[in-house]
Amino acid sequence: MPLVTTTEMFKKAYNGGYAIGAFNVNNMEIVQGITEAAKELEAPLILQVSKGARAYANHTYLMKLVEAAVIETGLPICLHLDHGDSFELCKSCIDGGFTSVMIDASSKPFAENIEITKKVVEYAHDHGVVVEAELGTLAGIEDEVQVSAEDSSYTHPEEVEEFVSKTGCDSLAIAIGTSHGAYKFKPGTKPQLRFDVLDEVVKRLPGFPIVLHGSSSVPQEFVEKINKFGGNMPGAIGVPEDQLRQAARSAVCKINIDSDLRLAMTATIREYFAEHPGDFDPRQYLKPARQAIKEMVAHKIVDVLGCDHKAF
Ligand SMILES: O=C(CO)COP(=O)(O)O
Ligand SMILES: O=C[C@H](O)COP(=O)(O)O
Ligand SMILES: [Zn+2]
Ligand SMILES: [Zn+2]
Repeated sequence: MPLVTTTEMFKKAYNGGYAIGAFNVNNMEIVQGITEAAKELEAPLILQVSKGARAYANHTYLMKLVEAAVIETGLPICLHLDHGDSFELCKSCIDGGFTSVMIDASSKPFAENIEITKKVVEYAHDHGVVVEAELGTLAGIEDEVQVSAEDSSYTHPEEVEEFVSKTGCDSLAIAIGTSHGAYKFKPGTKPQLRFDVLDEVVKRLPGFPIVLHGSSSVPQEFVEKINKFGGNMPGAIGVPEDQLRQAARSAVCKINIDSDLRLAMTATIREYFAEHPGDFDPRQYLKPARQAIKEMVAHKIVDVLGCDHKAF
């Protein structure tokens, strides 16, 4: 099976009340850990590549790693550009074989976001590629005061119909209180996504696939291990898994996870080095790191996203 777009995946996920995991990939072990879990569980998969990943690993290497995963797993896999910040970057990924791109012009004024997204959609659709766009800016710890004071960073539901109809985008990332990275909520506060905003969006866009960025749950077992074996990540907090489960059952069809991969890998490697100070063969510590990614992703697929056995 060649690389696929998200069109069929999202239709099935929307109707089936589950979500597809979109995992960021940067090297071979990450690709292998994710795809081995998905293969065993027959889960559809989105592998996504950021601008930074492309700068780190090179487009061709990532492309060929993902093509290898398609051959090895036989799964429907979508290769997606995460947070494309320009038409040129999106075009380069479309021309280079990606089946989905995100144009993230959410920091631009509404009219400009529409204009650039529309341009990407026209080019992408001409080439059989689908487009994710974004409205609203993801909350960060530093934004919290501003968000609660003015409610300005969450997606404004009254904008979504005009945005989707004018741009022709295929899915929409919205801001309902998630954020990127390992420090999503202030310690001592209760993490709570704005499901009321999501509900308002869904009312206005029935049947339309919604995307959640910043959806790592920051498992405390990894944070504790990192801190125990020489790391320093105090107060790292993610999105509670029960809220991700609730999102996955709704119109949210794509849930983005990157930080949890990084945490699984780093915790495992720190522990390995602490316990095997004399080892220096990268295969020795990358093997358990890859296995930790596999186990974490399997847990997400079965217990959070609900997309196991939905590939075919
Ligand atoms: O949204 C993401 C990638 O686009 C990843 O979010 P996390 O940092 O929560 O893993
Ligand atoms: O949304 C951000 C993703 O986690 C990708 O991060 P990155 O730009 O460091 O590759
Ligand atoms: Zn954004
Ligand atoms: Zn993101």
